[in-house]
Amino acid sequence: MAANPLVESELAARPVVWTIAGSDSGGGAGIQADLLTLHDLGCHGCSVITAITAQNSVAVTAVEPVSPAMLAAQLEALKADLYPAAVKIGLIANQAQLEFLAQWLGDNLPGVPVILDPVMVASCGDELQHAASRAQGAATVSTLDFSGLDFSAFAGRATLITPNVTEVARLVSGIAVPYAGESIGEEAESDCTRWRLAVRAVARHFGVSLLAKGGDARWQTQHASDLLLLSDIGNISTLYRGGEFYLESPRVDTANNHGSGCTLSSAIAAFMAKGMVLPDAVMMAKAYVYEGLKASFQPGSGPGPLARTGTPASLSSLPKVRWVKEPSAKLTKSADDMPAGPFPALPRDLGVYPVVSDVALLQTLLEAGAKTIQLRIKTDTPDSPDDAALEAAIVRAIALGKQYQARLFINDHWQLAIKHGAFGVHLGQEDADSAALERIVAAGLALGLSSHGVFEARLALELKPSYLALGHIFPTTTKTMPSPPQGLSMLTTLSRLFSKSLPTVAIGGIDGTNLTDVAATGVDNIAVVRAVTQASEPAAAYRALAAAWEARHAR
Ligand SMILES: Cc1ncc(COP(=O)(O)OP(=O)(O)O)c(N)n1
Ligand SMILES: Cc1nc(C(=O)O)sc1CCOP(=O)(O)O
Ligand SMILES: [Mg+2]
Repeated sequence: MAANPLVESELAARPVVWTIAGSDSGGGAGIQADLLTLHDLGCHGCSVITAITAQNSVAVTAVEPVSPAMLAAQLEALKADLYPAAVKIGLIANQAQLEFLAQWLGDNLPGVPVILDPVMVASCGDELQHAASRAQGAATVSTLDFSGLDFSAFAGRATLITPNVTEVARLVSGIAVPYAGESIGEEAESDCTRWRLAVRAVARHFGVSLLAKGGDARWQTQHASDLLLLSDIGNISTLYRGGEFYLESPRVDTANNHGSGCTLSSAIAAFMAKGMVLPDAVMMAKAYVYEGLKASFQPGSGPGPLARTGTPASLSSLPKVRWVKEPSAKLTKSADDMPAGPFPALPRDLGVYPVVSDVALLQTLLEAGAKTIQLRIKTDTPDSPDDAALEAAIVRAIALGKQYQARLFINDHWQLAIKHGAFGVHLGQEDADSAALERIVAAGLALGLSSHGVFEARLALELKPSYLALGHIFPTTTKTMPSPPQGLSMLTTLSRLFSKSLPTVAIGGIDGTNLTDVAATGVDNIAVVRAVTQASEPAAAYRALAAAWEARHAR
């Protein structure tokens, strides 16, 4: 397929991301790992160095914090010319640096996402602390005490905090968290339940989202399972705000994991700078680390670094998402026991898919040749039909669908769709959460599910739907959306990840002017509302869209 200039220019844009971290002379972690990651993921990385470490792959031999003046000078220089789309914070050398950074970022970069990796223990061991204590007495390192840092100044200021198991234990030490009459503190490292309670306490204390990395946990053997606690963030469905999720990847059996924590947090910052919402950025960053670990290498005699393998494009790299709906400490609800499909499989090519609220228009479009079509009658507006009129419309639409041998999907009203034998049902994730999916499966109806980004798409996949809608691609006036438009570059990423598993349908702002660009992303199908409903001649508009979509592979 010919290169698409619009997609290419979106991909070519390199947002600025700052890494505020320590220098690792061995090149595996810290600033060096961050800059490699940022470049690999299409960002322009800028660095604010907090400390210089002398290290190789087996040991850290010296650590020297930069002066307060030098730290401030780096920040001011960047602010004047290279304002960031996101910031990652790694190693902070002392409490004075920490307080200054929290204040400076709050004052100078309001609204910029800040990913805080509260580095106290490096992923290859606690060499940083050993180096600090070995060097006690030397003026340059005598004040270093990473384990004693109090990160409270970042409460309410960071966007996401990413502690590992040991860091959770240290962060919670200062917060009184009772567990069976004892304080959890360092006990947070002992088992999954204590860890999870500690993670919740830390998230509450900081009042921000938290990704607790479980890869080092002694109770995890088969998987690397992280716990994501989303605070009440905007930009995502209200269904998931304040939610708790396990993100589970297969364990990669390698000792070459030096810098995996740095890589994860800088990748999250990179994906957010590229416009992803927080849970999507976390999913993609975890996939990135998984792929990097699989291709890791060993340039020295100690643990080597991760490879940089670009934006993940394989579904098998994405973590599985388990939504923890049970508020108790025990995980009782998992993706494995969700009532779900498989729902009937559909051909990859569904044709241009009109979504309409009027049965007469539905008939017009069926006559014009639509082979997949949706009746979407909302019942929350002042001009909504009463129950009898709604049911009559659904009955008539189903009869027309059968008459024209089309795949007719009923939006929202799954009970009526079952009652009258529709071909399928289309549900949003909020609807799917409350619908009796097992009844839809038992009735043999197809299911289309909405998604808005990687996180929602991966959750939707667990229900094994017949197709996956990817929305909204461009701004739309048809409905109010909680999340931002995804754009063509994100649609390319989503299509690469999901189109091999089930038919994908792009929706939102699609019409004749952007159809070619949408086709170039590789998505399987398009759904349209206004492009037909607001056309002066809907049948002609449908035929023109269908012809252009048919011709897409010929370009
Ligand atoms: C093909 C297709 N994709 C997405 C939607 C949106 O469905 P939903 O999230 O249930 O929102 P409403 O349409 O009910 O507002 C759709 N209807 N069709
Ligand atoms: C109904 C709907 N669902 C969306 C989603 O993203 O889930 S976007 C959308 C409206 C699409 O309308 P138009 O083609 O007029 O922009
Ligand atoms: Mg709906």
